[in-house]
Amino acid sequence: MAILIRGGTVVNHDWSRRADVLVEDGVIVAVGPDLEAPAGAEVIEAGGAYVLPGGIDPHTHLDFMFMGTVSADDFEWGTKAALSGGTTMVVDFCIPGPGQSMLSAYQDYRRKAERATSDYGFHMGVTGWDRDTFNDMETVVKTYGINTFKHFLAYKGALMVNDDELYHSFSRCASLGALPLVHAENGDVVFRLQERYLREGITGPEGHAYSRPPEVEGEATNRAIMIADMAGSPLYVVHTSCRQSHEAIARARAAGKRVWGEPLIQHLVLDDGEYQNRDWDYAARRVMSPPFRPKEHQASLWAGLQSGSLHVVATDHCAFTTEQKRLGAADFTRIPNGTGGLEDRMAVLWTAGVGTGRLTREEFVAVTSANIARILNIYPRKGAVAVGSDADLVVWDPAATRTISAASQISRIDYNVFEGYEVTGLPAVVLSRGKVAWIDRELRAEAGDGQYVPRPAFPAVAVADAQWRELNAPKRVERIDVTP
Ligand SMILES: NC(=O)NCCC(=O)O
Ligand SMILES: [Zn+2]
Repeated sequence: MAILIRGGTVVNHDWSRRADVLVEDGVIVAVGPDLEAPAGAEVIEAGGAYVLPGGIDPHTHLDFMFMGTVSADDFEWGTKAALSGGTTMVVDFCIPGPGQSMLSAYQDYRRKAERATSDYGFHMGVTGWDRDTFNDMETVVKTYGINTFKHFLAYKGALMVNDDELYHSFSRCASLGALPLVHAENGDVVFRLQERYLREGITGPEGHAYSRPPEVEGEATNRAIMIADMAGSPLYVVHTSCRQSHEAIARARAAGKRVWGEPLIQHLVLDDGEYQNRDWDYAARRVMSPPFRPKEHQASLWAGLQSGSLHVVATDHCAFTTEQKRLGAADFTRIPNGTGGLEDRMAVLWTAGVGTGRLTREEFVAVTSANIARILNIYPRKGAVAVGSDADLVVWDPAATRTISAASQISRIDYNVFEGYEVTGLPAVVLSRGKVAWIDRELRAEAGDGQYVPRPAFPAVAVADAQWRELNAPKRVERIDVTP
């Protein structure tokens, strides 16, 4: 089946120009001016709109068992929501349950994802350290095609790992050519602050923000960066939400360390005033970790995206219904952590980024697809409008408008944290591996259309580790013998 997208302006992270795009069998076969439509091809008139690589959201939690419940968007509805907003691939977190091996967790997640409508991949969670974990990591990389491992420095007593476990796992990642990811919040300090605010009678959602100040994130980000450096490993910091964390990343990069930072669309446009809302449900629906920050942190995150010290805009889509949020009605530490954003990420970022002049169109492509495709080692199969790339394409209408509302969303939850936000710039047509998934505000994607995307490892960085050891090797000091 061939599709010709005619009369658009192709925008990649590194170039833009007027060009048609011809797709055959799910792959881009030509990009250029005045392309001929082969016999029988479907022609999509772009009408001067932009033609972008499909978005990649590298941070979702679909069908995730967490804090005593399961996130409401499963792989079918989460990826439908994604496609309707121009995101054609998600990378979800395969988190082993208590006592479960990575290998068994992987099988579970492949089953859960069978009804995905868009392409998908996984990061593997490291929730402890032992010989089996060490061995299984190799299978995860070499057999399952997962080149990223996620570590939580938060969620004490559940997913949290300590520095010893972190160092072991980062070292193992380095030797396997995998990239460690870190959720950087100091879980020990968060736990103590939670106790303190509960003792003081603060039980509502505002206590969530009070107990997770930017300092817990800044400290943990800096610690993870230093441990990664000592283990000879690069590092990707998920949901960088504040100036302290961004500065730690920028400092590390200025010192030559390979560290990447991922702000979320929520942190770029929403602030901690949301937790002061008198309506408990309203505030609880916005409980996520890290929490929304005071407004001044947003300027730092935008500056990071503009200057290149932050690299990817994700959502951490982990959607819980209001009823699920009420599990924490008497105690904010029991409110399931997570919000939605998958279907709105691209439009909100375009509006708040390109629409305000903060980002160029090319930078928009960089932070929504190309950068993460390179970080995850799937570029240019994903993240590019180029011959040979998967035909994950978005015809982006920069003039289309919509007011975001839960009433018209695809996500299964009953609210939207961007409710009332007016966006300018929306996907008119979305192709997922050459199939029309979204057109005329109608979803065509079907359960099972999505494919698993394995990702090859990078060359192992054990050499860098060895160099580090050599540079920092303790030197023996010859001393005069003063023993009597
Ligand atoms: N972010 C969040 O609040 N929930 C999902 C789990 C995580 O990423 O921390
Ligand atoms: Zn997450």
